[in-house]
Amino acid sequence: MLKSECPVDTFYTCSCLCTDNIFLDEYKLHVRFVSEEQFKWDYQHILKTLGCTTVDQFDIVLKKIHAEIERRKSLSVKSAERAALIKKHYTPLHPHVYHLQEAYLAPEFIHMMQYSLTNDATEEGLLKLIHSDTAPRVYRFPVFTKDFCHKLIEELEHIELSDAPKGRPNTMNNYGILLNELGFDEAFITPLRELYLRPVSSLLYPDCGGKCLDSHKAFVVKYAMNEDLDLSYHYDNAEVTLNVSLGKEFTEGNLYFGDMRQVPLSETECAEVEHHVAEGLLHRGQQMHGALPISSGLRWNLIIWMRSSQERNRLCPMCNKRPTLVEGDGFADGFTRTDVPAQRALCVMH
Ligand SMILES: O=C(O)CCC(=O)C(=O)O
Ligand SMILES: [Fe+2]
Repeated sequence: MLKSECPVDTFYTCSCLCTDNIFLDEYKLHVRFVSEEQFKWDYQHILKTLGCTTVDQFDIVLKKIHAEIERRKSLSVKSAERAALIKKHYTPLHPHVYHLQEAYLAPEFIHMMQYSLTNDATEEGLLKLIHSDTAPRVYRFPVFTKDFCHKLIEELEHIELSDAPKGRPNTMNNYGILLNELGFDEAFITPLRELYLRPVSSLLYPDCGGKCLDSHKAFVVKYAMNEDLDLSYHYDNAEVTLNVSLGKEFTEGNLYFGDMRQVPLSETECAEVEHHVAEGLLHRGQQMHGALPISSGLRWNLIIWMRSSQERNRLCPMCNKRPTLVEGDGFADGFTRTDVPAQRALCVMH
């Protein structure tokens, strides 16, 4: 039996959720919207250079932004409604995939975790167990067994075909599904983060909150020929991200990584990184990255955005300011109040 301490804090979002990082898909541009006046001043010119040249096109952009802001304002209410409907009406195909067991994990990954928990563990020692010939500080290693990935995809396809409502993870991805609403958090993602990913991240990313990853947002993304093919260049609302390729069969669709978000694009060199089924790529959330288009098949990935409240309470990565806290549900966006001490509870895995 494995045990670990997990805080049972109340988590918050930052008020910038309703103003910042609004993605305009047609122009592949993230924008900030406070008022129409500010928006015109800040973006009219750049939008023109990207092909938004007529008044009608600009009005369409404004309508989309208003719709996105409304969607964000109602996120937590809608999410709770979906979770309640799923609980009531959805019957899982493989109920066991909702409960993490060590048998689902690749032996190499278990070994990495065990090593990381030893008293004399070092980053160099851990790196001997990992592929690091990828991009700077991007690490690749087996996470699950192939059999588990297969079962998880069967479950995801069963969900897709069912009339269960599906919460989409973000505006960049039209076919992803939020996993907390499906009931994956408590017995799967939280113990995976607490018991396996945190010890490893502590050694690899102590400078980016890796030692105190206390919440997450987990979802799956899906790419298919007549659906989303790729994912634009972006950074995650996370300190450390795990991205596991679940399958099925696909060609191309590699990831590419640039520099940290603060480095200008003109000074960035991107590196393409291969991704194999059942393997994970672990990276700093704020290292810029994207996914190249698949050229055939179907690609499902599990994405875990891990957050460190200690880190983000100082600076919200989405607006680059000290966060203004707004109440949210569950892990919200991983911010906590710094004026109240964290509660601690015991996470147990059998
Ligand atoms: O499709 C992928 O593998 C990348 C997904 C990703 O970067 C994200 O959802 O944040
Ligand atoms: Fe990402």
